[in-house]
Amino acid sequence: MGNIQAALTSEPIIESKTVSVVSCRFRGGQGKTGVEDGPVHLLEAGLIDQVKELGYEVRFDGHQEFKDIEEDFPSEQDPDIGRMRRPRLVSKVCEKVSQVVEERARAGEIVLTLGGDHSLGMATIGGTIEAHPDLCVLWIDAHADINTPETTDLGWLHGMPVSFLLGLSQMPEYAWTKGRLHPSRIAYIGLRDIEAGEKATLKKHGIKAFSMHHVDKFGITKVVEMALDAVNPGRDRPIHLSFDIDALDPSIAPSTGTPVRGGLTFREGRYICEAVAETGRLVAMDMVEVNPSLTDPADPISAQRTVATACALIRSALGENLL
Ligand SMILES: NC(=[NH2+])NCCC[C@H](N)C(=O)O
Ligand SMILES: [Mn+2]
Ligand SMILES: [Mn+2]
Repeated sequence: MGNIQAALTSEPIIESKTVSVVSCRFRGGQGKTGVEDGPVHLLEAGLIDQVKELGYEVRFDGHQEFKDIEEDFPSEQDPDIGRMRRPRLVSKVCEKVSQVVEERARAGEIVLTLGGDHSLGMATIGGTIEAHPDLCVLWIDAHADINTPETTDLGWLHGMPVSFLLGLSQMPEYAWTKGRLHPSRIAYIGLRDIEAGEKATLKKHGIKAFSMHHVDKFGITKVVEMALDAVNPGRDRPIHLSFDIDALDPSIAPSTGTPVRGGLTFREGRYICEAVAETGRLVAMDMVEVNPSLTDPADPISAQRTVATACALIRSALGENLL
């Protein structure tokens, strides 16, 4: 009965065997250099071969090109709008990325976006939802990234993508954003650094958010189950997994721009990805905020550790070790 109902109510999910890698060497949504090198390090670590080894075809046609946009909007041509920093650059880059992601998702490929900073989330999810209107999102992060231009303190766009996805932030420079994601279709796991304005927004819209407190209280198994029950009760909707590496504890993923102690363990991170793989509904994944240039002085292999962790999470989401 469950299956029949699923077949009747949900669009067919393409059982894709192609992973499309969208590499975004972009750092304009935050203030630190080096995050644009995240994709390069992930690829140098052998990510493509690792994915092929899991039985997928991999499509990768080089890094996305943002040069012309960066030339059109150098900082002098891109003054702050209110508190927002580099607003036009981020908008133009994300608009382009969303078109690429949409096209690949429509082709039935699993879209794997490598960042770059998490402002890209507005592009990736914005693109995926055009191809899969029934989409639900798991946002794995220490931060809620749901600031609006009004609530943001620092003004960086990597703290705001969710507000654009939900249509809470609207402005002429971001007219391309459609605000299609319903608040009931996104759940967070890993939160531990949420601003007051963000907390109010989460409450107001009844968004399911599981903090590290909940992970401690219920365990990761239960938390993932509750998150999926909230956004995907029949396990029949396509899933976009947006993974900010800073969700993990800095001891496992030190090389990131806004680390917050008390994060997910390596196994908890992998468990989330495995549970998504188990549903068979993954249509897109983001791996963002890997910044190999930021190192913990106490950890001589910070960057390698962080990159290896990110690769392991990606492999888990693609089904590694599922029996
Ligand atoms: N994707 C991230 N790492 N975001 C960090 C956001 C930090 C802070 N809440 C802000 O809005 O600026
Ligand atoms: Mn974060
Ligand atoms: Mn984030």
